[in-house]
Amino acid sequence: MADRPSDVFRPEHPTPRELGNLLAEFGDVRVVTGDVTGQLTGVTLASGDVRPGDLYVGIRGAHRHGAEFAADAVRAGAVAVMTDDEGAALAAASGVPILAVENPRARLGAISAWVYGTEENPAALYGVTGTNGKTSTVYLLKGILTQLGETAGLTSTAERHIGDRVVTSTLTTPEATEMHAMLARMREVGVTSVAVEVSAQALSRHRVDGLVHDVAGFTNLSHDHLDDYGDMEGYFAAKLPLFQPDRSRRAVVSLDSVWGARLVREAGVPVTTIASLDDAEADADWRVVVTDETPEYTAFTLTARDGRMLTTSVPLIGRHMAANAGLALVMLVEGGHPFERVADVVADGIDAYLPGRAERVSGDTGPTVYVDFGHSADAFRSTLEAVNRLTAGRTIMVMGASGDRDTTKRHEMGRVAADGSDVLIVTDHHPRFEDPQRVRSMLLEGVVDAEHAPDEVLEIVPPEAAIRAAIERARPGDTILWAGPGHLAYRDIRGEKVPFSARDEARAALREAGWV
Ligand SMILES: CC(=O)N[C@H]1[C@@H](OP(=O)(O)OP(=O)(O)OC[C@H]2O[C@@H](n3ccc(=O)[nH]c3=O)[C@H](O)[C@@H]2O)O[C@H](CO)[C@@H](O)[C@@H]1O[C@H](C)C(=O)N[C@@H](C)C(=O)N[C@H](CCC(=O)O)C(=O)O
Ligand SMILES: Nc1ncnc2c1ncn2[C@@H]1O[C@H](COP(=O)(O)OP(=O)(O)OP(=O)(O)O)[C@@H](O)[C@H]1O
Repeated sequence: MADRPSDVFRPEHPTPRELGNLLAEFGDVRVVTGDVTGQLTGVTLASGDVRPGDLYVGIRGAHRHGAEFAADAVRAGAVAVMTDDEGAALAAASGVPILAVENPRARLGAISAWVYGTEENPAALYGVTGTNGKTSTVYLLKGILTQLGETAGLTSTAERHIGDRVVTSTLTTPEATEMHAMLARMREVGVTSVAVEVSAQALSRHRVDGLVHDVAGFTNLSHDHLDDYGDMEGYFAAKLPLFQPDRSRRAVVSLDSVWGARLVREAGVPVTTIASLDDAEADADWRVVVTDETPEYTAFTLTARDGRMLTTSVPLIGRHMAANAGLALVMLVEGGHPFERVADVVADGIDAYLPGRAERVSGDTGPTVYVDFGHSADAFRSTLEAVNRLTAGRTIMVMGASGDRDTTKRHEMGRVAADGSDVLIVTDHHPRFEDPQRVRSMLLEGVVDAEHAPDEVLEIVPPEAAIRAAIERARPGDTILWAGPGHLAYRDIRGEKVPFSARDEARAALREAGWV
Protein backbone atom coordinates (compact mmCIF):
# COMPACT_ATOMS: atom_id res chain seq x y z
CA MET A 1 0.00 0.00 0.00
CA ALA A 2 1.36 3.40 -0.94
CA ASP A 3 2.18 5.61 2.02
CA ARG A 4 0.32 8.60 0.69
CA PRO A 5 -1.94 11.03 2.54
CA SER A 6 -5.50 9.77 2.61
CA ASP A 7 -8.18 11.92 1.01
CA VAL A 8 -8.91 15.12 2.83
CA PHE A 9 -12.10 17.11 2.83
CA ARG A 10 -11.89 20.64 1.39
CA PRO A 11 -14.58 23.27 0.88
CA GLU A 12 -15.77 23.29 -2.74
CA HIS A 13 -16.67 27.00 -2.72
CA PRO A 14 -14.10 28.73 -0.51
CA THR A 15 -14.37 32.47 -0.05
CA PRO A 16 -11.05 33.93 -1.28
CA ARG A 17 -9.00 35.87 1.30
CA GLU A 18 -6.59 38.65 0.40
CA LEU A 19 -3.06 37.61 1.28
CA GLY A 20 -2.41 41.20 2.38
CA ASN A 21 -5.25 40.94 4.91
CA LEU A 22 -3.51 38.00 6.52
CA LEU A 23 -0.72 40.38 7.49
CA ALA A 24 -3.22 42.88 8.87
CA GLU A 25 -4.97 40.14 10.84
CA PHE A 26 -1.85 38.44 12.24
CA GLY A 27 0.58 41.11 13.40
CA ASP A 28 3.37 38.63 14.12
CA VAL A 29 3.55 37.42 10.51
CA ARG A 30 6.33 39.19 8.56
CA VAL A 31 7.01 39.45 4.84
CA VAL A 32 10.43 38.03 3.98
CA THR A 33 10.21 38.43 0.25
CA GLY A 34 7.70 38.98 -2.57
CA ASP A 35 4.75 41.12 -3.45
CA VAL A 36 1.92 40.28 -1.05
CA THR A 37 -1.05 40.81 -3.34
CA GLY A 38 -2.62 37.46 -4.26
CA GLN A 39 -5.68 35.69 -2.95
CA LEU A 40 -5.82 32.56 -0.82
CA THR A 41 -8.44 29.85 -1.02
CA GLY A 42 -6.83 27.22 1.20
CA VAL A 43 -3.95 26.36 3.51
CA THR A 44 -1.96 23.17 4.07
CA LEU A 45 1.26 21.93 5.63
CA ALA A 46 1.65 18.91 3.36
CA SER A 47 3.11 19.50 -0.11
CA GLY A 48 1.22 16.47 -1.43
CA ASP A 49 -2.08 18.06 -0.40
CA VAL A 50 -1.58 21.47 -2.07
CA ARG A 51 -4.43 22.82 -4.22
CA PRO A 52 -4.14 25.89 -6.47
CA GLY A 53 -4.60 29.03 -4.36
CA ASP A 54 -3.17 27.53 -1.17
CA LEU A 55 -0.89 29.03 1.42
CA TYR A 56 1.76 26.34 1.98
CA VAL A 57 3.03 26.30 5.55
CA GLY A 58 6.50 24.78 5.95
CA ILE A 59 7.08 23.55 9.50
CA ARG A 60 10.04 21.77 11.05
CA GLY A 61 9.08 18.16 11.67
CA ALA A 62 10.83 15.29 13.40
CA HIS A 63 12.52 14.30 10.16
CA ARG A 64 12.42 17.14 7.64
CA HIS A 65 11.71 20.83 7.39
CA GLY A 66 8.53 21.34 5.41
CA ALA A 67 10.07 24.37 3.68
CA GLU A 68 12.30 21.90 1.80
CA PHE A 69 9.15 21.05 -0.16
CA ALA A 70 8.16 24.64 -0.97
CA ALA A 71 9.10 24.28 -4.66
CA ASP A 72 6.85 21.18 -4.92
CA ALA A 73 4.07 23.11 -3.24
CA VAL A 74 4.42 26.02 -5.67
CA ARG A 75 4.40 23.64 -8.66
CA ALA A 76 1.11 22.27 -7.30
CA GLY A 77 -0.36 25.79 -7.15
CA ALA A 78 0.62 27.30 -3.78
CA VAL A 79 0.51 31.10 -4.06
CA ALA A 80 2.55 31.87 -0.93
CA VAL A 81 4.72 30.12 1.65
CA MET A 82 4.62 30.73 5.38
CA THR A 83 7.42 29.31 7.51
CA ASP A 84 9.98 30.15 10.23
CA ASP A 85 13.35 31.87 9.74
CA GLU A 86 15.14 28.58 9.02
CA GLY A 87 12.43 27.67 6.50
CA ALA A 88 12.53 31.09 4.85
CA ALA A 89 16.12 30.40 3.78
CA LEU A 90 15.17 26.91 2.51
CA ALA A 91 12.19 28.25 0.54
CA ALA A 92 13.97 31.33 -0.83
CA ALA A 93 13.98 30.11 -4.44
CA SER A 94 10.33 29.08 -4.58
CA GLY A 95 9.28 32.19 -6.53
CA VAL A 96 6.21 33.12 -4.46
CA PRO A 97 5.85 35.54 -1.51
CA ILE A 98 7.48 34.14 1.61
CA LEU A 99 6.10 35.01 5.03
CA ALA A 100 7.75 34.22 8.34
CA VAL A 101 6.44 33.76 11.84
CA GLU A 102 8.26 32.54 14.93
CA ASN A 103 6.36 29.27 15.47
CA PRO A 104 4.22 28.49 12.40
CA ARG A 105 2.66 25.36 13.94
CA ALA A 106 1.37 27.39 16.89
CA ARG A 107 -0.30 29.86 14.47
CA LEU A 108 -1.85 27.23 12.18
CA GLY A 109 -5.16 26.94 14.03
CA ALA A 110 -5.90 30.66 14.00
CA ILE A 111 -4.68 31.13 10.41
CA SER A 112 -6.61 28.10 9.13
CA ALA A 113 -9.76 29.35 10.91
CA TRP A 114 -9.29 32.74 9.22
CA VAL A 115 -8.60 31.28 5.75
CA TYR A 116 -11.67 29.02 5.88
CA GLY A 117 -13.86 31.38 7.94
CA THR A 118 -14.80 28.58 10.31
CA GLU A 119 -15.72 30.95 13.11
CA GLU A 120 -18.78 32.04 11.09
CA ASN A 121 -21.91 29.90 11.65
CA PRO A 122 -20.02 27.00 13.19
CA ALA A 123 -21.62 23.61 13.73
CA ALA A 124 -21.95 22.44 17.33
CA LEU A 125 -18.70 20.69 18.29
CA TYR A 126 -18.53 17.70 20.66
CA GLY A 127 -14.88 16.91 21.47
CA VAL A 128 -13.90 13.65 23.15
CA THR A 129 -10.60 12.79 24.78
CA GLY A 130 -9.22 10.09 27.10
CA THR A 131 -7.01 7.01 26.73
CA ASN A 132 -9.67 4.52 25.63
CA GLY A 133 -13.12 4.99 24.18
CA LYS A 134 -12.65 8.20 22.18
CA THR A 135 -13.36 6.66 18.78
CA SER A 136 -16.25 4.63 20.16
CA THR A 137 -17.80 7.69 21.80
CA VAL A 138 -17.60 9.85 18.66
CA TYR A 139 -19.28 7.12 16.59
CA LEU A 140 -21.99 6.83 19.25
CA LEU A 141 -22.38 10.62 19.28
CA LYS A 142 -22.80 10.63 15.52
CA GLY A 143 -25.28 7.77 15.74
CA ILE A 144 -27.45 9.52 18.33
CA LEU A 145 -27.21 12.88 16.54
CA THR A 146 -28.48 11.17 13.39
CA GLN A 147 -31.32 9.61 15.39
CA LEU A 148 -32.11 13.14 16.61
CA GLY A 149 -32.51 14.17 12.98
CA GLU A 150 -29.30 16.16 12.68
CA THR A 151 -26.83 16.06 9.80
CA ALA A 152 -23.76 14.98 11.70
CA GLY A 153 -20.04 14.96 10.95
CA LEU A 154 -17.36 12.87 12.59
CA THR A 155 -13.58 12.82 12.81
CA SER A 156 -11.84 9.85 14.43
CA THR A 157 -8.83 7.53 14.34
CA ALA A 158 -10.66 5.29 11.89
CA GLU A 159 -12.56 7.60 9.57
CA ARG A 160 -13.83 11.09 8.91
CA HIS A 161 -17.49 11.41 7.92
CA ILE A 162 -19.49 14.17 6.33
CA GLY A 163 -23.00 12.78 6.23
CA ASP A 164 -22.63 9.61 4.14
CA ARG A 165 -19.22 10.53 2.66
CA VAL A 166 -16.40 8.73 4.41
CA VAL A 167 -12.62 9.01 4.12
CA THR A 168 -9.99 6.94 5.93
CA SER A 169 -7.98 8.76 8.58
CA THR A 170 -4.23 8.79 8.98
CA LEU A 171 -3.96 10.79 12.19
CA THR A 172 -6.54 10.48 14.98
CA THR A 173 -7.02 14.23 14.96
CA PRO A 174 -6.15 15.95 11.69
CA GLU A 175 -3.67 18.80 11.51
CA ALA A 176 -5.34 22.20 12.05
CA THR A 177 -5.21 23.00 8.32
CA GLU A 178 -7.13 19.83 7.47
CA MET A 179 -9.48 20.21 10.44
CA HIS A 180 -10.64 23.69 9.43
CA ALA A 181 -10.93 22.72 5.75
CA MET A 182 -13.13 19.81 6.80
CA LEU A 183 -15.30 22.03 9.01
CA ALA A 184 -15.70 24.46 6.11
CA ARG A 185 -16.81 21.62 3.83
CA MET A 186 -19.18 20.37 6.53
CA ARG A 187 -20.77 23.82 6.71
CA GLU A 188 -21.26 23.82 2.91
CA VAL A 189 -23.25 20.59 3.08
CA GLY A 190 -25.31 21.62 6.10
CA VAL A 191 -23.68 19.61 8.88
CA THR A 192 -25.15 20.85 12.17
CA SER A 193 -23.05 18.96 14.73
CA VAL A 194 -19.61 17.38 14.64
CA ALA A 195 -18.14 14.70 16.91
CA VAL A 196 -14.40 15.29 17.19
CA GLU A 197 -11.88 12.78 18.56
CA VAL A 198 -9.13 14.74 20.27
CA SER A 199 -5.84 12.95 20.97
CA ALA A 200 -3.31 14.14 23.53
CA GLN A 201 -0.89 14.64 20.65
CA ALA A 202 -3.43 16.90 18.93
CA LEU A 203 -3.56 19.14 21.99
CA SER A 204 0.23 19.17 22.36
CA ARG A 205 0.77 19.82 18.65
CA HIS A 206 -1.80 22.60 18.16
CA ARG A 207 -4.04 20.48 15.90
CA VAL A 208 -7.28 21.62 17.57
CA ASP A 209 -6.29 25.27 17.93
CA GLY A 210 -9.06 27.58 16.81
CA LEU A 211 -11.84 25.18 17.89
CA VAL A 212 -14.10 25.89 20.85
CA HIS A 213 -16.11 22.75 21.62
CA ASP A 214 -19.64 23.24 22.84
CA VAL A 215 -19.08 20.21 25.04
CA ALA A 216 -15.84 18.37 25.81
CA GLY A 217 -16.01 14.77 27.03
CA PHE A 218 -13.47 12.74 29.02
CA THR A 219 -13.60 8.94 28.98
CA ASN A 220 -10.70 7.81 31.20
CA LEU A 221 -6.94 7.94 31.60
CA SER A 222 -4.65 4.91 31.94
CA HIS A 223 -1.13 3.90 31.00
CA ASP A 224 -0.40 4.72 27.34
CA HIS A 225 1.74 7.11 25.29
CA LEU A 226 4.33 7.48 28.05
CA ASP A 227 6.96 7.48 25.30
CA ASP A 228 5.57 10.91 24.39
CA TYR A 229 4.69 12.22 27.86
CA GLY A 230 7.19 10.63 30.28
CA ASP A 231 4.75 9.85 33.08
CA MET A 232 1.03 9.91 33.87
CA GLU A 233 1.28 13.48 35.21
CA GLY A 234 2.65 14.63 31.87
CA TYR A 235 0.00 12.66 29.99
CA PHE A 236 -2.79 14.14 32.14
CA ALA A 237 -1.34 17.64 31.65
CA ALA A 238 -1.53 17.10 27.87
CA LYS A 239 -5.28 16.33 28.07
CA LEU A 240 -6.20 19.11 30.50
CA PRO A 241 -6.16 22.04 27.99
CA LEU A 242 -9.30 20.66 26.28
CA PHE A 243 -11.16 21.50 29.48
CA GLN A 244 -10.25 25.20 29.57
CA PRO A 245 -12.45 28.04 28.26
CA ASP A 246 -10.40 28.67 25.12
CA ARG A 247 -11.17 25.12 23.92
CA SER A 248 -14.57 24.21 25.37
CA ARG A 249 -17.65 25.76 26.97
CA ARG A 250 -18.60 22.93 29.27
CA ALA A 251 -17.54 19.36 29.98
CA VAL A 252 -18.80 15.91 30.84
CA VAL A 253 -16.21 13.90 32.78
CA SER A 254 -16.32 10.17 33.53
CA LEU A 255 -15.21 9.28 37.05
CA ASP A 256 -14.48 5.68 35.99
CA SER A 257 -10.72 6.27 36.23
CA VAL A 258 -9.14 8.10 39.16
CA TRP A 259 -8.02 10.89 36.83
CA GLY A 260 -11.65 11.93 36.31
CA ALA A 261 -11.97 13.38 39.82
CA ARG A 262 -8.67 15.20 39.34
CA LEU A 263 -9.94 16.64 36.06
CA VAL A 264 -13.10 17.88 37.75
CA ARG A 265 -10.90 19.85 40.18
CA GLU A 266 -8.63 21.29 37.51
CA ALA A 267 -11.05 21.98 34.64
CA GLY A 268 -11.71 25.63 33.92
CA VAL A 269 -15.23 25.09 32.53
CA PRO A 270 -18.46 23.89 34.20
CA VAL A 271 -18.36 20.10 34.59
CA THR A 272 -21.05 17.41 34.80
CA THR A 273 -19.90 13.96 35.92
CA ILE A 274 -20.87 10.41 34.98
CA ALA A 275 -19.80 6.97 36.22
CA SER A 276 -20.39 3.33 35.34
CA LEU A 277 -18.22 1.62 37.99
CA ASP A 278 -19.52 0.96 41.51
CA ASP A 279 -16.67 2.64 43.34
CA ALA A 280 -16.91 5.74 41.13
CA GLU A 281 -20.66 6.12 41.16
CA ALA A 282 -21.29 7.70 44.57
CA ASP A 283 -20.14 11.17 43.52
CA ALA A 284 -21.41 11.25 39.93
CA ASP A 285 -24.23 13.43 38.53
CA TRP A 286 -25.19 10.61 36.15
CA ARG A 287 -24.94 6.84 36.52
CA VAL A 288 -24.78 4.10 33.90
CA VAL A 289 -26.04 0.71 35.06
CA VAL A 290 -25.89 -2.29 32.74
CA THR A 291 -29.15 -4.24 32.75
CA ASP A 292 -28.55 -6.89 30.08
CA GLU A 293 -25.55 -8.21 28.18
CA THR A 294 -25.58 -10.40 25.07
CA PRO A 295 -23.03 -10.98 22.30
CA GLU A 296 -25.05 -8.55 20.15
CA TYR A 297 -25.83 -5.70 22.54
CA THR A 298 -25.48 -4.21 26.00
CA ALA A 299 -28.61 -2.67 27.55
CA PHE A 300 -28.31 -0.05 30.29
CA THR A 301 -30.07 2.68 32.20
CA LEU A 302 -28.77 6.23 32.46
CA THR A 303 -29.99 7.97 35.60
CA ALA A 304 -29.48 11.54 36.73
CA ARG A 305 -29.06 12.61 40.34
CA ASP A 306 -32.44 14.38 40.00
CA GLY A 307 -34.18 11.13 39.02
CA ARG A 308 -34.42 11.55 35.23
CA MET A 309 -33.85 8.14 33.67
CA LEU A 310 -33.63 6.57 30.24
CA THR A 311 -33.24 3.00 29.06
CA THR A 312 -31.36 2.10 25.90
CA SER A 313 -28.73 -0.24 24.46
CA VAL A 314 -25.58 -0.22 22.35
CA PRO A 315 -24.90 -2.81 19.63
CA LEU A 316 -21.57 -3.62 21.32
CA ILE A 317 -20.31 -5.74 24.18
CA GLY A 318 -19.32 -4.55 27.61
CA ARG A 319 -19.90 -2.18 30.47
CA HIS A 320 -17.23 0.10 29.00
CA MET A 321 -19.23 0.54 25.79
CA ALA A 322 -22.33 1.40 27.83
CA ALA A 323 -20.13 3.93 29.65
CA ASN A 324 -19.06 5.45 26.33
CA ALA A 325 -22.69 5.64 25.22
CA GLY A 326 -23.71 7.23 28.53
CA LEU A 327 -21.00 9.83 28.07
CA ALA A 328 -22.24 10.57 24.55
CA LEU A 329 -25.84 10.90 25.75
CA VAL A 330 -24.99 13.29 28.60
CA MET A 331 -22.76 15.36 26.27
CA LEU A 332 -25.76 15.84 23.98
CA VAL A 333 -27.99 16.83 26.89
CA GLU A 334 -25.33 19.29 28.05
CA GLY A 335 -25.15 20.54 24.45
CA GLY A 336 -28.79 21.59 24.65
CA HIS A 337 -30.75 18.57 23.42
CA PRO A 338 -33.77 18.11 25.71
CA PHE A 339 -33.39 14.97 27.82
CA GLU A 340 -36.90 13.69 27.01
CA ARG A 341 -36.23 13.91 23.28
CA VAL A 342 -32.87 12.14 23.59
CA ALA A 343 -34.50 9.43 25.71
CA ASP A 344 -37.25 9.04 23.14
CA VAL A 345 -35.02 8.61 20.08
CA VAL A 346 -32.77 6.01 21.75
CA ALA A 347 -35.58 4.07 23.45
CA ASP A 348 -35.13 1.18 20.99
CA GLY A 349 -31.35 1.37 21.11
CA ILE A 350 -28.50 3.46 19.74
CA ASP A 351 -27.92 2.89 16.07
CA ALA A 352 -24.19 2.91 15.37
CA TYR A 353 -21.61 0.76 13.61
CA LEU A 354 -18.11 0.95 15.06
CA PRO A 355 -15.48 -0.52 12.74
CA GLY A 356 -13.07 -2.83 14.56
CA ARG A 357 -14.21 -2.11 18.12
CA ALA A 358 -15.18 -5.52 19.53
CA GLU A 359 -16.59 -6.16 16.06
CA ARG A 360 -18.15 -9.58 15.77
CA VAL A 361 -16.88 -11.22 12.59
CA SER A 362 -18.24 -14.75 13.16
CA GLY A 363 -21.57 -16.08 11.98
CA ASP A 364 -24.31 -18.02 13.72
CA THR A 365 -22.39 -21.27 14.05
CA GLY A 366 -19.06 -22.08 15.63
CA PRO A 367 -17.03 -19.97 18.02
CA THR A 368 -17.70 -16.26 18.44
CA VAL A 369 -14.86 -14.10 17.11
CA TYR A 370 -14.36 -10.43 17.92
CA VAL A 371 -11.72 -8.16 16.39
CA ASP A 372 -10.88 -5.27 18.68
CA PHE A 373 -8.65 -2.19 18.67
CA GLY A 374 -7.57 -2.51 22.32
CA HIS A 375 -3.86 -1.81 22.72
CA SER A 376 -3.51 -0.97 26.38
CA ALA A 377 -3.88 -3.00 29.59
CA ASP A 378 -7.05 -1.14 30.54
CA ALA A 379 -8.64 -1.81 27.14
CA PHE A 380 -7.74 -5.52 27.42
CA ARG A 381 -9.20 -5.67 30.94
CA SER A 382 -12.53 -4.07 29.94
CA THR A 383 -13.03 -6.17 26.82
CA LEU A 384 -11.92 -9.42 28.47
CA GLU A 385 -14.36 -8.82 31.34
CA ALA A 386 -17.18 -8.48 28.81
CA VAL A 387 -16.06 -11.51 26.79
CA ASN A 388 -15.73 -13.68 29.91
CA ARG A 389 -19.20 -12.73 31.12
CA LEU A 390 -20.66 -13.77 27.74
CA THR A 391 -18.65 -16.95 27.17
CA ALA A 392 -19.88 -20.34 28.29
CA GLY A 393 -16.74 -22.10 27.01
CA ARG A 394 -13.15 -20.90 26.83
CA THR A 395 -11.80 -17.44 26.09
CA ILE A 396 -9.03 -17.53 23.51
CA MET A 397 -7.10 -14.31 23.12
CA VAL A 398 -4.84 -13.36 20.22
CA MET A 399 -2.77 -10.27 20.86
CA GLY A 400 0.36 -8.35 20.08
CA ALA A 401 1.75 -4.89 20.74
CA SER A 402 2.99 -2.05 18.56
CA GLY A 403 6.69 -1.72 17.91
CA ASP A 404 8.38 1.65 18.43
CA ARG A 405 5.63 2.75 20.83
CA ASP A 406 5.54 2.97 24.63
CA THR A 407 7.44 -0.16 25.66
CA THR A 408 6.60 0.27 29.36
CA LYS A 409 2.96 -0.78 28.89
CA ARG A 410 3.77 -4.19 27.40
CA HIS A 411 4.40 -6.03 30.67
CA GLU A 412 0.99 -5.06 32.07
CA MET A 413 -0.71 -5.87 28.75
CA GLY A 414 0.76 -9.39 28.91
CA ARG A 415 -0.25 -9.81 32.54
CA VAL A 416 -3.86 -8.66 32.00
CA ALA A 417 -4.21 -10.80 28.85
CA ALA A 418 -3.07 -13.91 30.74
CA ASP A 419 -5.34 -13.17 33.71
CA GLY A 420 -8.38 -12.96 31.45
CA SER A 421 -7.89 -15.82 28.99
CA ASP A 422 -7.88 -19.62 28.89
CA VAL A 423 -5.69 -19.78 25.80
CA LEU A 424 -3.35 -16.93 24.97
CA ILE A 425 -1.63 -16.56 21.62
CA VAL A 426 1.01 -13.85 21.43
CA THR A 427 1.66 -12.67 17.91
CA ASP A 428 2.89 -9.63 15.97
CA HIS A 429 1.09 -6.39 15.35
CA HIS A 430 2.94 -3.39 13.85
CA PRO A 431 6.63 -4.09 14.38
CA ARG A 432 7.58 -0.81 12.71
CA PHE A 433 11.39 -0.73 12.98
CA GLU A 434 11.55 -2.71 16.22
CA ASP A 435 12.55 -6.39 16.43
CA PRO A 436 9.14 -8.13 16.70
CA GLN A 437 10.71 -10.94 18.77
CA ARG A 438 11.64 -8.32 21.40
CA VAL A 439 8.06 -7.00 21.49
CA ARG A 440 6.69 -10.51 22.03
CA SER A 441 9.26 -11.26 24.72
CA MET A 442 8.23 -8.18 26.69
CA LEU A 443 4.57 -9.23 26.51
CA LEU A 444 5.48 -12.76 27.58
CA GLU A 445 7.39 -11.45 30.61
CA GLY A 446 4.07 -9.97 31.76
CA VAL A 447 2.29 -13.26 31.09
CA VAL A 448 4.65 -15.02 33.50
CA ASP A 449 3.75 -12.52 36.24
CA ALA A 450 -0.02 -13.05 35.91
CA GLU A 451 -1.99 -14.38 38.87
CA HIS A 452 -3.85 -16.78 36.62
CA ALA A 453 -2.03 -19.09 34.21
CA PRO A 454 -3.91 -19.80 30.97
CA ASP A 455 -4.19 -23.47 30.03
CA GLU A 456 -2.01 -22.75 27.01
CA VAL A 457 0.31 -19.85 26.10
CA LEU A 458 1.60 -19.87 22.55
CA GLU A 459 3.85 -17.60 20.54
CA ILE A 460 2.77 -17.80 16.93
CA VAL A 461 3.78 -15.61 13.98
CA PRO A 462 2.68 -14.31 11.59
CA PRO A 463 -0.79 -13.14 12.72
CA GLU A 464 -2.38 -15.05 9.83
CA ALA A 465 -1.12 -18.25 11.49
CA ALA A 466 -2.05 -17.04 14.99
CA ILE A 467 -5.73 -16.55 14.17
CA ARG A 468 -5.83 -19.95 12.43
CA ALA A 469 -4.29 -21.60 15.50
CA ALA A 470 -6.94 -19.90 17.64
CA ILE A 471 -9.78 -21.10 15.40
CA GLU A 472 -8.35 -24.61 15.29
CA ARG A 473 -8.55 -24.78 19.10
CA ALA A 474 -12.02 -23.23 19.38
CA ARG A 475 -15.32 -25.04 19.80
CA PRO A 476 -18.88 -23.67 19.71
CA GLY A 477 -19.38 -21.78 22.99
CA ASP A 478 -15.79 -20.49 22.98
CA THR A 479 -14.92 -16.88 22.17
CA ILE A 480 -11.84 -15.63 20.36
CA LEU A 481 -10.82 -12.05 21.08
CA TRP A 482 -8.24 -10.68 18.64
CA ALA A 483 -7.06 -7.50 20.28
CA GLY A 484 -5.04 -4.81 18.55
CA PRO A 485 -5.62 -4.53 14.82
CA GLY A 486 -9.23 -3.27 14.95
CA HIS A 487 -10.34 -1.53 11.76
CA LEU A 488 -6.88 -1.13 10.25
CA ALA A 489 -6.27 -2.20 6.66
CA TYR A 490 -2.50 -2.52 7.01
CA ARG A 491 0.42 -3.55 9.23
CA ASP A 492 3.33 -1.16 9.59
CA ILE A 493 6.44 -3.26 8.88
CA ARG A 494 9.72 -1.37 8.64
CA GLY A 495 7.95 1.81 7.54
CA GLU A 496 5.87 0.10 4.90
CA LYS A 497 2.10 -0.20 5.21
CA VAL A 498 1.60 -3.82 4.18
CA PRO A 499 -2.07 -4.53 3.34
CA PHE A 500 -3.64 -6.56 6.15
CA SER A 501 -7.15 -6.69 7.53
CA ALA A 502 -7.64 -8.71 10.72
CA ARG A 503 -11.37 -8.72 10.11
CA ASP A 504 -10.96 -10.24 6.62
CA GLU A 505 -8.29 -12.63 7.87
CA ALA A 506 -10.50 -13.87 10.72
CA ARG A 507 -13.46 -14.33 8.36
CA ALA A 508 -11.27 -16.26 5.90
CA ALA A 509 -9.94 -18.47 8.70
CA LEU A 510 -13.49 -19.19 9.90
CA ARG A 511 -14.49 -20.13 6.36
CA GLU A 512 -11.48 -22.44 5.98
CA ALA A 513 -12.45 -24.15 9.25
CA GLY A 514 -15.97 -24.67 7.90
CA TRP A 515 -17.69 -22.35 10.35
CA VAL A 516 -19.19 -19.97 7.79
C1 LIG B 1 5.37 12.30 15.75
C2 LIG B 1 4.36 13.02 14.94
O1 LIG B 1 3.35 13.44 15.42
N1 LIG B 1 4.64 13.12 13.64
C3 LIG B 1 3.75 13.86 12.77
C4 LIG B 1 4.57 14.85 12.00
O2 LIG B 1 5.54 14.10 11.31
P1 LIG B 1 7.04 14.57 11.24
O3 LIG B 1 7.33 15.56 12.31
O4 LIG B 1 7.88 13.36 11.18
O5 LIG B 1 7.05 15.27 9.81
P2 LIG B 1 8.28 15.29 8.80
O6 LIG B 1 8.26 14.08 7.95
O7 LIG B 1 9.53 15.64 9.51
O8 LIG B 1 7.84 16.50 7.84
C5 LIG B 1 7.83 17.85 8.28
C6 LIG B 1 6.79 18.61 7.51
O9 LIG B 1 7.08 18.49 6.11
C7 LIG B 1 5.90 18.14 5.43
N2 LIG B 1 6.28 17.33 4.26
C8 LIG B 1 7.10 16.25 4.42
C9 LIG B 1 7.43 15.49 3.30
C10 LIG B 1 6.92 15.86 2.04
O10 LIG B 1 7.17 15.22 1.00
N3 LIG B 1 6.12 16.95 1.94
C11 LIG B 1 5.79 17.68 3.03
O11 LIG B 1 5.04 18.65 2.92
C12 LIG B 1 5.06 17.36 6.44
O12 LIG B 1 3.68 17.41 6.12
C13 LIG B 1 5.37 18.11 7.72
O13 LIG B 1 4.49 19.20 7.81
O14 LIG B 1 3.79 15.58 11.10
C14 LIG B 1 3.14 14.74 10.14
C15 LIG B 1 2.32 15.63 9.21
O15 LIG B 1 1.28 16.20 9.87
C16 LIG B 1 2.26 13.71 10.85
O16 LIG B 1 1.70 12.84 9.92
C17 LIG B 1 3.10 12.91 11.82
O17 LIG B 1 2.27 12.04 12.57
C18 LIG B 1 2.75 10.70 12.67
C19 LIG B 1 2.17 9.86 11.51
C20 LIG B 1 2.32 10.06 13.97
O18 LIG B 1 2.47 8.88 14.15
N4 LIG B 1 1.79 10.78 14.91
C21 LIG B 1 1.32 10.19 16.17
C22 LIG B 1 2.34 10.31 17.31
C23 LIG B 1 0.07 10.91 16.61
O19 LIG B 1 -0.08 12.09 16.45
N5 LIG B 1 -0.86 10.15 17.16
C24 LIG B 1 -2.11 10.68 17.67
C25 LIG B 1 -3.06 9.59 18.19
C26 LIG B 1 -2.53 8.69 19.17
C27 LIG B 1 -3.64 7.79 19.74
O20 LIG B 1 -4.75 8.25 20.02
O21 LIG B 1 -3.35 6.58 19.90
C28 LIG B 1 -2.95 11.28 16.54
O22 LIG B 1 -3.66 12.27 16.80
O23 LIG B 1 -2.95 10.68 15.46
N1 LIG C 1 -14.48 3.33 28.14
C1 LIG C 1 -13.56 2.41 27.93
N2 LIG C 1 -12.81 1.94 28.94
C2 LIG C 1 -11.85 1.02 28.75
N3 LIG C 1 -11.56 0.48 27.55
C3 LIG C 1 -12.28 0.91 26.50
C4 LIG C 1 -13.30 1.89 26.62
N4 LIG C 1 -13.83 2.11 25.40
C5 LIG C 1 -13.17 1.33 24.55
N5 LIG C 1 -12.23 0.59 25.19
C6 LIG C 1 -11.24 -0.36 24.63
O1 LIG C 1 -10.28 0.45 23.93
C7 LIG C 1 -10.22 0.05 22.56
C8 LIG C 1 -10.09 1.27 21.70
O2 LIG C 1 -11.33 1.94 21.75
P1 LIG C 1 -11.50 3.31 20.98
O3 LIG C 1 -10.93 3.15 19.63
O4 LIG C 1 -12.88 3.76 21.14
O5 LIG C 1 -10.53 4.20 21.89
P2 LIG C 1 -9.61 5.41 21.48
O6 LIG C 1 -9.53 6.24 22.71
O7 LIG C 1 -10.16 6.06 20.28
O8 LIG C 1 -8.25 4.73 21.14
P3 LIG C 1 -7.08 5.35 20.20
O9 LIG C 1 -6.61 6.57 20.88
O10 LIG C 1 -6.05 4.31 20.18
O11 LIG C 1 -7.68 5.65 18.88
C9 LIG C 1 -11.51 -0.70 22.29
O12 LIG C 1 -11.34 -1.54 21.19
C10 LIG C 1 -11.74 -1.38 23.62
O13 LIG C 1 -10.89 -2.49 23.72
